[in-house]
Amino acid sequence: MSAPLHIQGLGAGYRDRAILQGLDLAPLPAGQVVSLVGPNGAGKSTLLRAVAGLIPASGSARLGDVELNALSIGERARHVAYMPQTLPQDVALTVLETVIAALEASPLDGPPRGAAEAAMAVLERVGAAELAGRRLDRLSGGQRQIAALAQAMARQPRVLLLDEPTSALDLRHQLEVLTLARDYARERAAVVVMVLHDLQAAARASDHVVVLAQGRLRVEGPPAQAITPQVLADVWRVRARVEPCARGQLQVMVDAVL
Ligand SMILES: Nc1ncnc2c1ncn2[C@@H]1O[C@H](COP(=O)(O)OP(=O)(O)OP(=O)(O)O)[C@@H](O)[C@H]1O
Repeated sequence: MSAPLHIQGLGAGYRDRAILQGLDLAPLPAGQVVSLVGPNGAGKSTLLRAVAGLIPASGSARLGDVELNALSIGERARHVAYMPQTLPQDVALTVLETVIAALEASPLDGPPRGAAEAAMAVLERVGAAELAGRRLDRLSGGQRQIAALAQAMARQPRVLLLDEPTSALDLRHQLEVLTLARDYARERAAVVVMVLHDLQAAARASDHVVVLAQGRLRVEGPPAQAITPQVLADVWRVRARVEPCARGQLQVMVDAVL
């Protein structure tokens, strides 16, 4: 079953501090990868946390006909998985155990039979089978990030939210994770939304780009429409060139800070 994610009039923040107010996005279609970009503090993680139900939100986040804001945490977890920017450092479980725990926490059909095999299959999928027996608190930052991705993907959510999933990864692993995100969206007819700072990676990896600044939508659309010299100047305050290169991808070259 594939359904677009609709974000309409979404508000979210912390205590008495509103960060997002009445955010409206174009429907985010199933099977697509959406990159969420913008300066530090723009509200990108806040948006992911609000869609995941980790912080209170007003307005609407709707998956097809299902209003996510009306669901209990458990029901919401059937549909949405969130990979945070950093995993806690003090978890003394093995990577395999944490992925099994993620599978069992997913209330799809209760704890799946053969959870260990299923968890191992996810680790293989993300290219981290060799980490299975390693303790999470003894991994490098990049290995921990891949383990976090495995935990999120294990739940097979229809909405996969990835907060800077490549920030600790080497070049090859960055490309692999971006490809995985795309394959996951296509194969599962899921909506994958990921926060990225690398605009060239965002252009390469996504179907749709959402630019946020100061809690507001600045522009959204296909990469070539959302990532332009004008947007880079207005939102990031840099002078840049954006040129098409091989296979329809964009090259972003920053010449100066404005
Ligand atoms: N737990 C919190 N309590 C209070 N304010 C917060 C909290 N988390 C974030 N904020 C504030 O909310 C605003 C948006 O933060 P958010 O983390 O959503 O930005 P971001 O776009 O993801 O930034 P970055 O690119 O730096 O990760 C910032 O001003 C930040 O200081």
